[in-house]
Amino acid sequence: MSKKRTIDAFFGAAIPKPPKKPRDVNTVSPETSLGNAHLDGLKTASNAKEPEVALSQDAKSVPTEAFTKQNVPGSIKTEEAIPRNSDDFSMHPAYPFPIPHLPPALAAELPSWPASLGRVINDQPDLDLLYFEPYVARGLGGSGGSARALFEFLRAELPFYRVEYDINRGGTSTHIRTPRWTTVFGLDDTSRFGGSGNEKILDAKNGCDVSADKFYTRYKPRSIPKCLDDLRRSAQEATGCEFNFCLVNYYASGADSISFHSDDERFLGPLPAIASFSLGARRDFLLKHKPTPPPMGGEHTEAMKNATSKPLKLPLASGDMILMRGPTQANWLHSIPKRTGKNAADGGRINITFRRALIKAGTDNYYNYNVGTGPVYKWDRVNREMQLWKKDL
Ligand SMILES: O=C(O)CCC(=O)C(=O)O
Ligand SMILES: [Fe+2]
Repeated sequence: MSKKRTIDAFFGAAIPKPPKKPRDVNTVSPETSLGNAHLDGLKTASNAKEPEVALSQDAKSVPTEAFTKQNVPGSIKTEEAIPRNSDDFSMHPAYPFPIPHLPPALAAELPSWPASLGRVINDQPDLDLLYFEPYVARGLGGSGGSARALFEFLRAELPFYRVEYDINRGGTSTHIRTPRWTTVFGLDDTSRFGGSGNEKILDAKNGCDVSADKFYTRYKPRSIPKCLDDLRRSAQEATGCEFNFCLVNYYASGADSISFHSDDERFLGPLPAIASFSLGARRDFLLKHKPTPPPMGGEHTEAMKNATSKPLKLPLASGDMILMRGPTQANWLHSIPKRTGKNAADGGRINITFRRALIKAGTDNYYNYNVGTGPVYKWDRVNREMQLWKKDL
């Protein structure tokens, strides 16, 4: 995409295409951790059968706020099309389309988050969690409150991808289809965005242009749009941690999942803190201790394993935030298992994680496994599904 791309080109770009179903995602794939497969080797996968649960049915469409400033042609031609002003969007040459700022009602509420105090969960070996139930207010009377509004907004406005890649296991190549929608924004600590439209990547220390670095050229890093950056800043204040990356997962139904893994890539440093937000349908978040080496010459019995740590199941609800910190990633695995719920209404769930990548290799890794080289998808408010997005030629 041209760096000189004008705002008009941006706003004229988004033309929804006729409905096209994404590929079938129900097949269980030997999916790995979020992108460290190539760096750190395969992580534990779990297809363990879990009891059936119904997914939340609190789906009520929350209308996007009307924009009242000077209007430009709206790019989203759906029944909810709203003319918007260019000032109300984040733009970046590497975005497929502009991303709106938070609707005013959500932006006004943001300073009051977290909506509750965090609860420490550290009663097991090597586990350190801070659990906000909720962080984003859920509202009263089944409306879903701000958490539902934020879910609807992000699902409709972010570009999503269905990433596929190959891994090599003992000389055998396996094709992986990521069983959920993903997207990512951010840049590691060594660099910052610069230039008039954030189109350059500059060395964080000396300001030199490092856009041509090999870790920044396979995929073009994109700045965190204001709507997610507002949440990042809030999470930083609430936790005292720093974050430079924002990863988003969209689980369209109980068929979408993430298998057991830990976010312990070397590029995150030794004790990474990860703030993980849940919006939309309730889903179980499972945690289990990594296998510990058996005593010299012996074997671990089940009793020995259970004596030290117990698996955890946290039914994460809309608006919840869980901070995983300290030794957690080094010692525990986590997952969102598949669920075969009734799912009659909207079983969709968005997960947002804020992380801090220390080196350039982290940037390349995150874009590789969360954006990839495939097409862009955007939520279609009329057909209520992700649709292939193509820019207007
Ligand atoms: O969806 C979730 O709650 C977990 C996501 C996750 O573990 C990850 O993105 O690494
Ligand atoms: Fe994770």
